[in-house]
Amino acid sequence: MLRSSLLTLTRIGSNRLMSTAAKLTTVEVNDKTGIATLTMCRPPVNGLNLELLKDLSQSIDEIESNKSRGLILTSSNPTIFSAGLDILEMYKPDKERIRAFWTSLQDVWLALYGSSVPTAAAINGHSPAGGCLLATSCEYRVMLPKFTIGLNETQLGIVAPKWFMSSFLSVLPRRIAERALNQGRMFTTEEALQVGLIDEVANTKEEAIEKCSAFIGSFAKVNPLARALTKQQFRAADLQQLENERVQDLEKFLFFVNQPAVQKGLGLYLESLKKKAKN
Ligand SMILES: CCCC/C=C\CC(=O)SCCNC(=O)CCNC(=O)[C@H](O)C(C)(C)COP(=O)(O)OP(=O)(O)OC[C@H]1O[C@@H](n2cnc3c(N)ncnc32)[C@H](O)[C@@H]1OP(=O)(O)O
Repeated sequence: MLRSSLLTLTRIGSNRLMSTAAKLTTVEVNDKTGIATLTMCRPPVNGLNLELLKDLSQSIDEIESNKSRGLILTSSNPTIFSAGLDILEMYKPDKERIRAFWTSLQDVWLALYGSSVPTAAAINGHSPAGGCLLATSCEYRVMLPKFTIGLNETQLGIVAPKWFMSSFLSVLPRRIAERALNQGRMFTTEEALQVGLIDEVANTKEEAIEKCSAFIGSFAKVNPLARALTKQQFRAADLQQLENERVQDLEKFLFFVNQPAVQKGLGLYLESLKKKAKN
């Protein structure tokens, strides 16, 4: 079953065709395994903007309520899993939109990290910052060779919030997580495997999805309710912390991102990305 509408064309009146809001995610459920593959498809780099975050939230809710056996998160881009938060949402932001943007990011994290179904990420491309947040919110990660993953926030002059750290810490030993975050370190696939940031390497996206399916399949004989409650107990403190501090977290983000020095840094970073893209 494929629920996808990258571009829906609607006929209005007799002959006028208009494109309606495009969906930036697809959900495909494998009829044999019952596992849902959630694919991010926002060109050029799956930058997490408000619309992609809303679609991700909706898709995760859909997968939860359709009683899928598991969720595999991946990307339609052959070289980028997600470039992280869309910096354009944070640079010279619109007052109302940036609130909705950060609130949606919180929603996605709470839904994915707290999901009752088994989750895995097929990381078929680069996965910096917010991309790494999504991947580390899942229970298992399979990555393709020659890409990079990590929380590089300090390299941009910004600070990853506590809940980004919770996801990272649920995967990495504290000492490695702390050093990597302070350095804003991006790990190659091989390095990520060595420190345990990813669980396996696959040579193709198909193979990555198969490995993710095998991980999810490993719970076939485990009572699903017992499994879900056990996972949620492990993650409850992290989830509750953000639930309790959602408003303060939003205000802190807004205060920080609006600092002139942070705006200047984001502007310079965007410029450097654009320069690199031209060369
Ligand atoms: C208090 C705040 C807490 C915030 C917490 C989290 C922060 C984040 O998630 S910030 C985002 C951090 N992300 C990055 O640092 C990644 C930046 N991008 C890259 O390194 C590369 O683009 C990437 C390796 C992902 C892909 O490389 P290429 O395939 O070579 O693509 P290009 O670099 O040519 O990029 C194409 C196009 O996309 C624009 N771009 C890339 N990343 C972003 C982004 N995160 N936000 C907005 N726009 C992005 C890039 O500028 C190019 O644009 P054009 O020049 O207009 O084509």
